[in-house]
Amino acid sequence: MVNIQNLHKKFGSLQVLNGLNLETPENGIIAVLGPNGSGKTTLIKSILGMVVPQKGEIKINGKKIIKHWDYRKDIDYLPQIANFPGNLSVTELIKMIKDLRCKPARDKELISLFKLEPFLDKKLNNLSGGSKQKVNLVLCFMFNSPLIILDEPTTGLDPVSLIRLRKLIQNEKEKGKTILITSHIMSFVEEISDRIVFLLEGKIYFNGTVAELKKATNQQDFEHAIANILSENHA
Ligand SMILES: Nc1ncnc2c1ncn2[C@@H]1O[C@H](COP(=O)(O)OP(=O)(O)OP(=O)(O)O)[C@@H](O)[C@H]1O
Repeated sequence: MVNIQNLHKKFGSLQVLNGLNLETPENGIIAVLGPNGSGKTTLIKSILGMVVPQKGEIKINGKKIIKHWDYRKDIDYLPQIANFPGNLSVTELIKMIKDLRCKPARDKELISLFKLEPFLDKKLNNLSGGSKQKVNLVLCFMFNSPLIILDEPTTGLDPVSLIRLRKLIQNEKEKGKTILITSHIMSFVEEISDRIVFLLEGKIYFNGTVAELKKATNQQDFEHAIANILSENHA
């Protein structure tokens, strides 16, 4: 699905991605992990064409993305920080995004899943952080695209909403989709991921299953396996 070769990205003198290679499977949930500032969002934004790398190639379904921006209509994206006009109501925002994308949308089903009905007429400025995140999840999941990219989807969610999100992501996987996800909640990542991709020093340091990661680090639990990579590498 996504094939990345020799990706380099610098911001000024800061080398964030330094010859990164990654190939994702056709179907499944891939967690992109790494310490703060390791380049997870930069990688995601490079796939989306929002960050332009200095070197390297990204292909989606075998096609180079550069200068062929229409590939983006087949990606659903949840940004880490979504900045929508705060004076819009939830209903107005959903309608605006539907008008822009011009695709069939299943907003009602998702509003019901995240129990957002009481908030539909409220302005975004007046919503709690968790409710805003649920609105962002509705916007992201309503278009049924084959590739879903979720940058910190768990932010601000209570435990019940986390369970709903997990089921939603798993249902999308069952439909044959590829889901790339970043999250700092390790229990969530462990439960949901088919593969773990760990970024360190601008490259993929580890790419494998949770079980393989535990074995490679000689740790029985996932959080300790991740901590082991970080302490071994002084990250
Ligand atoms: N537009 C930009 N201009 C300058 N520096 C940037 C820009 N975007 C990101 N960076 C820097 O690149 C590095 C990687 O940032 P990035 O957001 O990709 O990390 P991350 O792994 O997603 O971090 P976190 O876990 O904290 O979300 C950071 O040092 C960040 O400050």
